[in-house]
Amino acid sequence: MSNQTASITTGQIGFLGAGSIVEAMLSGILKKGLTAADRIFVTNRNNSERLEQLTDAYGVNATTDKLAVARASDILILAIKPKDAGEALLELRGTISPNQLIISVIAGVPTSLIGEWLGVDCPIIRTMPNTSSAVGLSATGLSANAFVRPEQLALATRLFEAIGTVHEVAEEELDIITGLSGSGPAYIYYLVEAMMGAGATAGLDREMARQLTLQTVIGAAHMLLETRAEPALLRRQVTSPGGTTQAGLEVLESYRFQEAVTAAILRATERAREMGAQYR
Ligand SMILES: NC(=O)C1=CN([C@@H]2O[C@H](COP(=O)(O)OP(=O)(O)OC[C@H]3O[C@@H](n4cnc5c(N)ncnc54)[C@H](OP(=O)(O)O)[C@@H]3O)[C@@H](O)[C@H]2O)C=CC1
Ligand SMILES: O=C(O)[C@@H]1CCC=N1
Repeated sequence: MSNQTASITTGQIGFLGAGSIVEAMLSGILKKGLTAADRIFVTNRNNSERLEQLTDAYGVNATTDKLAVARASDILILAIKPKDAGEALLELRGTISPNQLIISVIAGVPTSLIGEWLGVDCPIIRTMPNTSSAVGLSATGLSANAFVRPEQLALATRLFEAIGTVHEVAEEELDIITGLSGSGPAYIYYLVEAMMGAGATAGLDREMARQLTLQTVIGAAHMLLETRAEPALLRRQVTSPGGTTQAGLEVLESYRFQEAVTAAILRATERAREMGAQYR
């Protein structure tokens, strides 16, 4: 079966910012054939080496002329850090027209503030994907402002559906999604680091510990998806009374594992809200 999706636009897609999330999105978008590489323009603050690297790897166009990219893009994807957003978007003031679609992946920053900085009432879709976009497995939340037309929302939804799943939500919920699934891959990687390390410490070959850990994570994710069973039930099915799993889980409980994960996600959510307020 082909992995390719029909092209979603004949227009130009511009990326303001050329960091980790842009590379993950580029990789996913091009693998799925959502548009041709020569219709994509990438720009950043001043790191021309990085632009060259993206041009070489993906065949996209790259330039440090941000205003030219902003002006010419039918869809402009904002992918700069929240702390840089005010300065960067004020620079674009006067270049954006209401016919362009702005898609933001910036954590915490509300669409109202983006519109204020750009100085125009234009369609803005705020989103929160994650870096698994690179392999077509992002979990993306998105929310549209009042100027977004249904066909623009449909286009953005198709774009993110091609690189994962999409949930349309109320804008306030995007901060929670940022703490949960935007940051989420890092929590899983952290767990994987610990599991691999433990396997190796206990005496396994490191590469084998890696393979066993990854297959365990993939298997558990598929079990959750395919059986649709509650995670607590699946956990109980692994846990023989008085056995190894119970012994392991008791240690996790003594370190308040679930409390730690809950506190991490709530703190990340709070941080998204703080960033929206801090950088205005
Ligand atoms: N990484 C992730 O997992 C995710 C990130 N996000 C969001 O995406 C955004 C980018 O994150 P990430 O890719 O990790 O960040 P990076 O630090 O990797 O990249 C930031 C990019 O922004 C560019 N930049 C900074 N200032 C300007 C400016 N004034 N004009 C143009 N470009 C500028 C930088 O250019 P230069 O190198 O030249 O300074 C760099 O290319 C953030 O808002 C983050 O919240 C959302 C979902 C997931
Ligand atoms: O760490 C961050 O702020 C960004 C937002 C979600 C993932 N990375």
